Amino acid sequence: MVANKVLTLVLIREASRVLLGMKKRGFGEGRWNGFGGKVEKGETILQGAIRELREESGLQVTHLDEVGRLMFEFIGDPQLLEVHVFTGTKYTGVPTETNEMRPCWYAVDKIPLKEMWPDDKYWFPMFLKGSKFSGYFKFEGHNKILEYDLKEVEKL
Ligand SMILES: CNc1cc(N2CCOCC2)nc(N)n1
Repeated sequence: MVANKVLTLVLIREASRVLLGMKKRGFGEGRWNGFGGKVEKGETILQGAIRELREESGLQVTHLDEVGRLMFEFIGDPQLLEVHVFTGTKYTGVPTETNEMRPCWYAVDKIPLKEMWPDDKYWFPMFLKGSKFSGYFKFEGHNKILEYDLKEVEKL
């Protein structure tokens, strides 16, 4: 039995725009996404989220709210991804390109869903509404969703 791989995803939001980053290499390369990645030994998931945001965007936050939990299965890979989605509105610093990510603000009505992971088009509207959500997506490769379930929840 392979343990889940715990990952974070941070979406910084201002009134009518969301900060996304173009992933320049590695998993999800060529897609816009929030900032995040692995949780290291000895840090909480929240601490990992804050760290990855700083490393990948240059932004510092003191507080994030967990708004979603997404599980991903990839056919042929026994390791499930367990992604904890966070949002924050108060930050310091200026979005800065790093070797991982090229940041860009997107108006909430112009989110580049076609250039994002295919699951985003299902849960991003829930995120924008301020709902909490919990979902499971079964992928074949990185582009095809074989099945999914997704629901808004009162509590994560
Ligand atoms: C498989 N679909 C995914 C995966 C994902 N991430 C996995 C790597 O860590 C950051 C978040 N993020 C989104 N929007 N969709």
